[in-house]
Formats: sequence, structure tokens, C-alpha cells
Amino acid sequence: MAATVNPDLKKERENSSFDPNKITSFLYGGPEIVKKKRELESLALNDPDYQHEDLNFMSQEQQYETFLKKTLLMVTKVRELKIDVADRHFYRSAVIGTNPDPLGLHVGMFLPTLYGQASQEQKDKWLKMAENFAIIGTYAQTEMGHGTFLRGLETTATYDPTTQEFVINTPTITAYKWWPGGLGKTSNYCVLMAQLYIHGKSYGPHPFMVQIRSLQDHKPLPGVTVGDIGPKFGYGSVDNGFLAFNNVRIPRENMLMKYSKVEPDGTYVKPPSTKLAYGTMVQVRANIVVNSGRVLAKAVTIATRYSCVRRQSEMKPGHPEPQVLDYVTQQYKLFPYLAAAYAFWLTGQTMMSVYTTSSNQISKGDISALPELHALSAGLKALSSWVANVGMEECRMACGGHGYSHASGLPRLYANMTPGATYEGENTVMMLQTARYLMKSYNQSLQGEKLAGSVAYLSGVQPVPAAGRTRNMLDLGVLCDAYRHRAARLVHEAAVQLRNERQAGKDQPDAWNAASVDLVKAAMAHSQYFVVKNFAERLTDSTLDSSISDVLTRLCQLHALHGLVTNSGDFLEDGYLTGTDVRQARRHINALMAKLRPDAVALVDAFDFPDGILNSVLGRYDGNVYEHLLEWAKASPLNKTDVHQSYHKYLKPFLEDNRAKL
Ligand SMILES: CCCCCCCCCCCCCCCCCCCC(=O)SCCNC(=O)CCNC(=O)[C@H](O)C(C)(C)COP(=O)(O)OP(=O)(O)OC[C@H]1O[C@@H](n2cnc3c(N)ncnc32)[C@H](O)[C@@H]1OP(=O)(O)O
Ligand SMILES: Cc1cc2nc3c(=O)[nH]c(=O)nc-3n(C[C@H](O)[C@H](O)[C@H](O)COP(=O)(O)OP(=O)(O)OC[C@H]3O[C@@H](n4cnc5c(N)ncnc54)[C@H](O)[C@@H]3O)c2cc1C
Repeated sequence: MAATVNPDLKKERENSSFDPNKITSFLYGGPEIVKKKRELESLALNDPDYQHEDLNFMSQEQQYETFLKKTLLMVTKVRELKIDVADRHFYRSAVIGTNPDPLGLHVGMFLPTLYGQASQEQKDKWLKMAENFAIIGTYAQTEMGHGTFLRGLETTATYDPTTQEFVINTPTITAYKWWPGGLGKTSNYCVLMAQLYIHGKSYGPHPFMVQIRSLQDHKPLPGVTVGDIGPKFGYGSVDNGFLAFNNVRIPRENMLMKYSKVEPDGTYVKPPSTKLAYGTMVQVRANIVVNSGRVLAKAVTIATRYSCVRRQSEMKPGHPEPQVLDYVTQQYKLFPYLAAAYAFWLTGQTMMSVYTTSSNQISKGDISALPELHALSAGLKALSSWVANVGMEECRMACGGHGYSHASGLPRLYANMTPGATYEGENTVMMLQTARYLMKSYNQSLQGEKLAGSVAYLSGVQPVPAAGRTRNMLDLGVLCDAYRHRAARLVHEAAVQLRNERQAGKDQPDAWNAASVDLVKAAMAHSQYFVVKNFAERLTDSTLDSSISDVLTRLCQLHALHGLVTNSGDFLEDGYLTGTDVRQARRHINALMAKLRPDAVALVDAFDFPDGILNSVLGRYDGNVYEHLLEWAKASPLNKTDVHQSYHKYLKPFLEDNRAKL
């Protein structure tokens, strides 16, 4: 087995214009954090207790069992190693790689819901147990018949003041809870979203803490039906489940009562906003923005390294086969997603910091930031997961045939990450939530209100510049202005369409539906403007080393120009940009790709994914792809024997029969 680095990759690294460690530092927030990250990753990746057969060779049941064992071990080790809460994600992502795990919902939603929705007494009762994994919970909201439309949930929690209990019921087949991660086989508790009824009156969806399995033998409690929903497109390592209740009684104190309350006599105490009950989803949406940047970065790392190792065809007669990354069409497939990975990585950081600031404010009782936080996280969640989806698939196809093999790591990455466009709010629905906020803000600005935050730009619509003006389409200020103008114009046009539909006699819901394609377009443009502006702003950081600010500026330019050329109609329609501008933009893209080409490998190295996390034969750091492809294939279960048992069962008699008939 070759121990040295593939010569093509070696040369790529020698020829790059900067030290990737500097960008790694920038991406992770400083050298100390990078050091910590690498220590924790190395600890996890070199721990023999976490080693197991490739998941691609396992059944769904084996994948679940392997991951359950591994995740429980991880919890124990995290405790033993006393890893700081803030650093645990480094260790965790090295342990689980690109796979979800059966405790993901416990850590990602069950605990956060207790932090965010439980009263102090409830925290005192449950948090210690949940934090120490003495109980395991999930977030059970979606039902077979309703995921998107929360107000349409059918599960009921009916208050009985005589016993001071809630009676939990699943009235129909469509009311079965469906999908919650870790529900199928792992969890013994859940946060249940159910319609609250008191004295026959409905108060909408509320969160309840419900025990579903015995703490003694893990059997479903009386009145509880629970199980796994079966194989999925990906997520084999997780037991997504179904759940139904037949008049199960829980104490009054099990409704999470930080905001809404039910008094013993059945008096309902209203929350400051009914949407506070949706708080955990907002947090996860913000996390999905971070995750989208990371998964795209992984896919691009695999495809870029492989494209430097892979040599194919003949560019010049008689010359050696070139590295496929030297084909400009290959660069055009990968570099825009390389740039997008950087853009979303940085957007994710900003989104998390907005989330932290706003949620601190909200938990102190000031809910003024809630609408902006919801609109921003919904739009960015949708945009980033959509781009990551398309980008992962583009990267897979850019790896030719080998991209289709599980050895590439790309099919599994895609299958596990593509639900990000669906879960935690289906993307179109999320964009329409952002559009709702944009319409409201736009109308406020028409009434002379000064807007703040991500919609501040809607206050002053820019004029279309005079014809004949030339622009430098590489100037990030010019590009940000163009995105801002496009977003403001599309918001304006969606608002006009909405108004026209109303004036034509439609009621508000029908008008909204009729205008919804334009509304989604406006929300997309708004979110894209945010991403481009955020990228450009991060480059103004005066502490940024000049050797890396040049290459990051190129990526930012490429990201903005590629989006502009792809959506050129939006920029041209009202004459804001001219055909000359767009032609110039296209030429700049080609020039930028040529400049980025020598730095491509260093730019993906800078994401700093160790091989154990990438889990890809094609994306290996050392580039020794071919020998490891063969080794990987040999490990396939079908190759355990030279002659498979099915030969004796089926093939042999079939062949013998055919031969006998000759
Ligand atoms: C030991 C090792 C440690 C390692 C540590 C590391 C741990 C990391 C672990 C991370 C793992 C994470 C794993 C997570 C995996 C996720 C799996 C997926 C889970 C799920 O999918 S859960 C289910 C999600 N479901 C949804 O998202 C449903 C989507 N639907 C909705 O949100 C609502 O129904 C919808 C569409 C918003 C509509 O709501 P509705 O009530 O009908 O509202 P209206 O449209 O009428 O609007 C009314 C009004 O409310 C505003 N609004 C709506 N939502 C919100 C909100 N969330 N916040 C604030 N405001 C909101 C809306 O804008 C309207 O405002 P107006 O002012 O216009 O009236
Ligand atoms: C892998 C995975 C894990 C999950 N984990 C969990 C979990 O742990 N807990 C949990 O509770 N749930 C979970 N879910 C469920 C998930 O949250 C829902 O599937 C998601 O919210 C989408 O809802 P839906 O399935 O009802 O889609 P639907 O709403 O039925 O979407 C179908 C189509 O209808 C369109 N549509 C729906 N409403 C509108 C509208 N108002 N305007 C325009 N178009 C509309 C959508 O855009 C989409 O194209 C998980 C799902 C998956 C795939």
C-alpha cells in the first residue's frame, strides 16, 4: 500500500499561494480553537473502541445497533474525559462522521426544549436526569397527516381538573406521531406537541413531557403504541419512530410551563407570544445553516481532491492525460460550490450569533426580536439546505462513476443531509414565512416606519442608475448593491402582485397563494443578499492576514458573480444591470476560476476535515485513491468467499439446466 502522498496532490499543495492553516484558524475562530478541535478529533478517531465495519456493508438494523452502541460509549467517554460543553461537537462529529445518531434528538431538541420551555420547578425535576442520560427523550411533533401545519396537529391533551391530569389521545390514524428521531426503539420520554383542550376549548399546540417506555424493562407504557417507521432514503443509523396514545394520563405539571400555564382549576395563563412554543425549531433551523455550510464543504473537499488525482482524456494531442480539475467545465461545477461552502460557513456563524443574542433577550422577557429571528432563520435554513443539496449532488456527478460508489462517501452524505430541506420546516414553507415578514416590513416602511435588522434596506429603494454607467463587477460594494437592489425590487413586486390579486377580488389567503411563487422568489433574493453581504463584511476584518484576504475575496466575488449570472434575469429585468454588466460578470467568473485553480486544494484542506470524518476513499488527504478503492471493494460482504452460496442455490442449477438443454 502506498504510504506517500499522491504526487499530483503534493504538487497542488506546494503550489498554493497561502498557508491553509491560516484560513482554518479564520474559519474556526482562532488557533487555540483549532488546536482543541484537532486534539479532540484525534482522540476520537484513534480510539479503538469506536472502530467498526463500514456502515455501507450493514443492514438498517445493524447500522442502528452499531450507532447506538457507539453513541452511548461516546456519552460515557465525554463524561470521563471531562470535555467542555462548548467543545463536545468536535468530539461528536469525529465519532459519528457524516451519520446521524440515535441520541441526536435527545441532545438536539429534547434537552433544548427543556431548557427553553420548562419552568424552573420542571427543570429541577427533569434536567439533571436528561443531562445525565438517565432518561432519553425525543421531540415528537410531526404526525402522519400533518408536519408542516402545526396548528393542524390532531393529538390532544385534554385537561381533567378533577384529577389535575391531562389525558393524551391519538384520535385518528393520521394523528399518529411519525418521524421523530430516536423514538422507534431508543427513547423512554418525549416532548410531545399536542393540542391543549380545557373545558372543551382548544388553545392550540403546546409541549408536554410524556414518559412512553418503562424505566424497568423499556416496554411501552400502558396505552402507548410505539415503533420504528422502517427503512428510509438515508438515516439508517437512526430509529425514526411512530407513536400513539390511548387515553394516557399525565400530571398537570407535565405541560412545559415556562410561558403558557394551566392552573389546577383549569385556568389558562397566556404566554407573551404563542410562537414561543416553537422556540426549539428556531434553534435547530439556525443549526441547519451551520450544518449546510459544513456538508457542502465536505462534498467539495472530496470532489476537489479527487479531481486533482483523477486524470482523464486528452486535452492536447500526445500530451499526458490532464487532471480533470484542469477542465474549466469541471472548475465551473466545483468552484461555485467551494465559494458557497465558505459563504454558508460564515453565514452560519452570523446566524448563530444572532440566535444567541436574540434568545438571551427573549429569555429575559423581551420578545421584540422574535419575528426577525424567525424570518431570518427560516429563510437562511431554506436557502442553505437547498444549495447544499444541489451542491452535494453536483460534487457526486463531478466524480464520474466512482462518485456513485459508496466508497466516495457522497451518496451517504447526500442521503443523510438532504432531509435538511424537509425537516425542521419544509423549505418552501420556510421561505413563505420569511416572505410574510418581508411583506409586513415592506408595508411598515411604506407607512414611514424605520426598519431595522436584516430588512433595514427595504426602507430606501435604490433608483435604477442612469444608462451608460459602467461598473466594476468585481467590486464587492457594487455586487452587494446589486443584490440589495434585486431583493428590494422583488419584495416590492411581490407586494404589488399581492395587492393586485386582492384588488381583483381575491381574499387574502387566495391572493397569497396566487402570489406565492413571487413571494418565495423575494424571500430567496432577500436571503441571498444577506449571505453575500455577510461574506463581504467578514472580509473587512482588519485582523485578516493579507495572504488569505486575497483568496477569500476571490471566493466572495465568485459566489456573488455566480449567483448573479445564474439569476441574471432578476438583475436585468428593470435595467439595474445591463447586458454588458452580465457579460463582464461571466468573464470575471472565468478569470477568477483560473486564479483560484492553484489554490483549490489548499482551500478545501483549510476546512480541516480529517479522513476519519470525511469517510471517503476519493477524498483522502493523501490522494491514494485507487489502491484504497480496491481494498474497500474487497471488504464488501459479497467478496467474503470466491464462490458465493447463491451459486450453489440458484446459478449452478440454472447453468447446468441450460447446458443440458443445448
Ligand atoms: C454527548 C455529545 C454532545 C454533542 C453535542 C452536540 C449536539 C448537537 C446535536 C445536534 C443534533 C441535531 C439533530 C436535529 C435533527 C433535526 C431533525 C428534525 C426534527 C424535526 O423536523 S422536528 C419538527 C419540525 N417541524 C416543523 O418545523 C414544522 C414547521 N411548521 C411551522 O413551524 C409552523 O406550522 C408554521 C409553518 C411556521 C406556521 O405556523 P402557524 O402557527 O400556522 O403560523 P402562521 O403562518 O399563522 O403565522 C402566525 C405568526 O407566527 C409567526 N411565526 C410562526 N412560526 C414562528 C416561530 N417559530 N417563531 C416566531 N414567530 C413565528 C409567523 O411569522 C406569523 O407572524 P405574523 O406576525 O405574520 O402573524
Ligand atoms: C429524516 C427526518 C427526520 C425527522 N425528524 C423529526 C423529528 O425528530 N421530530 C418531528 O416531529 N418531525 C421530524 N421529521 C418530520 C419533518 O419535520 C416534516 O416531515 C417536515 O416538517 C415537513 O412536513 P411534512 O412532512 O408534513 O411535509 P408537507 O407539508 O406534507 O409537504 C409536502 C409538500 O407540500 C408543500 N406545502 C405544504 N404546506 C404548504 C404551504 N402552506 N404552502 C405551500 N406549500 C406547502 C411543501 O412545500 C411540500 O412540497 C423528520 C423528517 C425527516 C425526513
